[in-house]
Amino acid sequence: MHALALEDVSLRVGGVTIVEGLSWSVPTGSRAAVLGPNGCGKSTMIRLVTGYHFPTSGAAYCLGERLGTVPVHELRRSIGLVDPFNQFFDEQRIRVKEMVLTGFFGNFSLDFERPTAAQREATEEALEEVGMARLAGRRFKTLSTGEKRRVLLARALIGEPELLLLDEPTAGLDLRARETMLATTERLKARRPELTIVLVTHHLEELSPATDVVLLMGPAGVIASGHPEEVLTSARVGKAFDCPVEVERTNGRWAWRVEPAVWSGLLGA
Ligand SMILES: Nc1ncnc2c1ncn2[C@@H]1O[C@H](COP(=O)(O)OP(=O)(O)OP(=O)(O)O)[C@@H](O)[C@H]1O
Repeated sequence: MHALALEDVSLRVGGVTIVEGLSWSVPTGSRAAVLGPNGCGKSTMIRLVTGYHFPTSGAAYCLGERLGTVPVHELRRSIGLVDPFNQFFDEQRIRVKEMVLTGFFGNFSLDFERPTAAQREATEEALEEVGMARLAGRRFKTLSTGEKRRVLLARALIGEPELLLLDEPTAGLDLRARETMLATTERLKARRPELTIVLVTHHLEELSPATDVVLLMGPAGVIASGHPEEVLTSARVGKAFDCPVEVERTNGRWAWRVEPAVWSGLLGA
């Protein structure tokens, strides 16, 4: 059983091909990562499996359902999505606890919803879980970037999703805030081993040491997919990012290094 699967998916928008012939699947209960440079189509892939885009050809499956054959808003209740660059969040005047509550409904507002007392209680627990209980009454838009991310993680977790999609959850965070975010995700996975987690990132060092499958994308599409040890070679990662790089692994964590000698080549000198 796969938590998500793409079968030869292509997507064209306004005559432009954004994704071409993409196939990938994530086994249920695994930790997966999508690694690739800016603009390679990572977020588009997330939108394809959450029903915000529909394939021009091929098939996209999420939690065993083929997108396009089931009501997408119902499916989204089983998906926790952390998408910090969704501008809509920052425009909201709502308070932190209300923001988290919207996660029960798979939308961005409570205008048409009637949360139950049990849901409100669960909100407090979710905020506790990510260490944000003290900010429950604050307006969301007044939070720092790191605080916002943890609140968005609480929002994604509130409905006890089967699938957690993290689209660049640590972008713009300092070292401690980033590591706290990664540690929170690890603790969550330890508590709920059945949860499938897909991390989308530009940064190799953010991959969990326990990552089961990785999709490495480059500017022209998929470079490789499979077990991280096989996929994440210096040559392949360098090709994906169009930058010569040394990939290393210590205590399970990945790291990469670019020699200063490479810089002039990047400038086309
Ligand atoms: N609605 C759209 N219309 C036209 N082009 C689009 C649309 N959405 C995305 N694209 C293009 O598709 C490509 C992939 O975009 P996408 O946002 O998926 O990349 P990404 O890998 O998530 O990038 P980043 O890491 O910078 O967020 C980009 O070149 C982008 O300009």
